Amino acid sequence: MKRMIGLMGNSGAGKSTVASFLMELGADVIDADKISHDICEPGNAGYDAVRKGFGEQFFGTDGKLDRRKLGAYVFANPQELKRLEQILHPLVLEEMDKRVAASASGTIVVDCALLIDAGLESWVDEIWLVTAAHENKKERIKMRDGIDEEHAKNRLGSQRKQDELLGYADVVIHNDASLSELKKQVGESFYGTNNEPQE
Ligand SMILES: CC(C)(COP(=O)(O)OP(=O)(O)OC[C@H]1O[C@@H](n2cnc3c(N)ncnc32)[C@H](O)[C@@H]1O)[C@@H](O)C(=O)NCCC(=O)NCCS
Ligand SMILES: Nc1ncnc2c1ncn2[C@@H]1O[C@H](COP(=O)(O)OP(=O)(O)OP(=O)(O)O)[C@@H](O)[C@H]1O
Repeated sequence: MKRMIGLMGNSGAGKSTVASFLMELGADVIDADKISHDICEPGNAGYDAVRKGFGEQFFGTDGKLDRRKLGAYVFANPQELKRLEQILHPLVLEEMDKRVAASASGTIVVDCALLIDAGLESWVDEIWLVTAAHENKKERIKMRDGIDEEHAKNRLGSQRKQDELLGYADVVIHNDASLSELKKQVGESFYGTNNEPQE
């Protein structure tokens, strides 16, 4: 039987970093962001749908989707974010389904900030929440993605609050310290010596 772990948490909390540690422990990782990026590459279904739905102004001279520009726009406009999600989520979920079916690994990790909103709760056996202080999340995504303060705040503001996510979590990973501390927690949770349901 496969072990399905859903990784959730706000942007910048450290999900992908946790996923990379789980990969070292033998898990297969399905990254919702990566899938969403792939389906928006020219020639793929998301690309055409986003171009039609949002227009030329979000595409560069190279023909590619300018994700940073679209992100700044939709995270500042909740109705537009909903409209983008309605276009992309069904395509992302379809691709995730295929990847789960194709995986030969005993452990599959689904890395998805919007695990609850996307209805993936019932897909997974365990929900792991990665938490961090708001300021750390904000500074990490500004640095990683080259976005400004407003974009980072709007992105975080469009997600469910960490406190609310705690109510769904089977395992909580705290990520306000070093990467080696994070790795230690991941190993403990993976091998079942640190299952901590609530903060
Ligand atoms: C808005 C877009 C164009 C911004 O692209 P960009 O490359 O700047 O960011 P990236 O895709 O790497 O996402 C970074 C982080 O933003 C957050 N985020 C992404 N989409 C959403 C969303 N719909 N709601 C809230 N937060 C989101 C997540 O924490 C994600 O890890 C892109 O995120 C997108 O197309 N989002 C809609 C699809 C979606 O919901 N993807 C999330 C996984 S299903
Ligand atoms: N404990 C830590 N110390 C220093 N840097 C960290 C730590 N944890 C994560 N980071 C860095 O912070 C950034 C965000 O981490 P990561 O990409 O894992 O977050 P995420 O939860 O997957 O975010 P998103 O939902 O936006 O994709 C990355 O550049 C990562 O290397």
